[in-house]
Amino acid sequence: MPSPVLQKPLKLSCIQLASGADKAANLLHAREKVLEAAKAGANLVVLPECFNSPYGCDYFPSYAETLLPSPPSPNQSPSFNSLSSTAAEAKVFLVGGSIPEVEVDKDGKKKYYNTSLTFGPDGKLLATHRKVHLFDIDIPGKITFRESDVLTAGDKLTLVDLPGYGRIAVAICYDVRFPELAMIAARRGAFALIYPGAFSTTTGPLHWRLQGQARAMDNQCYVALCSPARDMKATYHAWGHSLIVDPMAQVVVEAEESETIVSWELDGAKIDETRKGIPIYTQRRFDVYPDVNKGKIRFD
Ligand SMILES: O=C(O)CCC(=O)C(=O)O
Repeated sequence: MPSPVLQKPLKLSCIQLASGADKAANLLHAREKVLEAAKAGANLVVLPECFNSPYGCDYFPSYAETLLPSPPSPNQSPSFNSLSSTAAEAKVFLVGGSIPEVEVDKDGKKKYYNTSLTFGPDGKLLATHRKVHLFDIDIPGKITFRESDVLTAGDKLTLVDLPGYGRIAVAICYDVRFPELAMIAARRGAFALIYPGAFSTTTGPLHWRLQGQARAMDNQCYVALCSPARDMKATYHAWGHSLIVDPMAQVVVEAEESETIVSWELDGAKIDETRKGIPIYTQRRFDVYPDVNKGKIRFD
């Protein structure tokens, strides 16, 4: 019997892409790696956060592309057009990591976002997620990062229906630290929570795996975290370690820090079996605490 959340098995591949300062080269390289994953049987391919640029507040404005009105012209957004044609060529669902986006209002004022685009195997845009929780942290002597100095936060959760399979949720990096977002998505039927991300070498070793496992354990679904490869010449050193976690919260595949592709076949039966064995889905006590899945929730 098909699972109520994942209708048939799906091969998920996370590309831990090595990218640099040359956007056009990054787009070409991403295309090659997506085609490689597709050739190896992937149905859903994920790229990392800021896969077409170096990661950092100084880079957002100069790399930003205009995505609205959608679809943008190749001139406004080479990344949109490259991701769309790559998804169609590879015939895969493609979560296009994230890219810096610029939106210009009628008075010419600019707003920047950290934005993820998801395409279908026909190259059509299925969803847009603007990072909801901006990465503002200060760990003295280790790392200070303030995306909000440059970026505006998105204001919607993103659920994406993949025809023939089921529903995924897409969010970006720091968004993984907010269990509410993950829980709402899973309670609304997501079989996998997909996070393009770029944890640093400070919080990566402490929290990256743990966050992935925690979101999978709380929600009894698959979780994928897809990082850029580490580049010690870049200003930001990404942790790498792209991974996929199963509904029992086991890390089933994990990369090291260099460029690679990690893949796993997701199976709805594993979700059903986990939820049957540990039935937290039917044991919640909304008479004792509130239901996060109720009330005003904004979706893409
Ligand atoms: O939460 C963290 O420690 C890292 C988050 C991050 O790197 C990001 O949001 O891009």
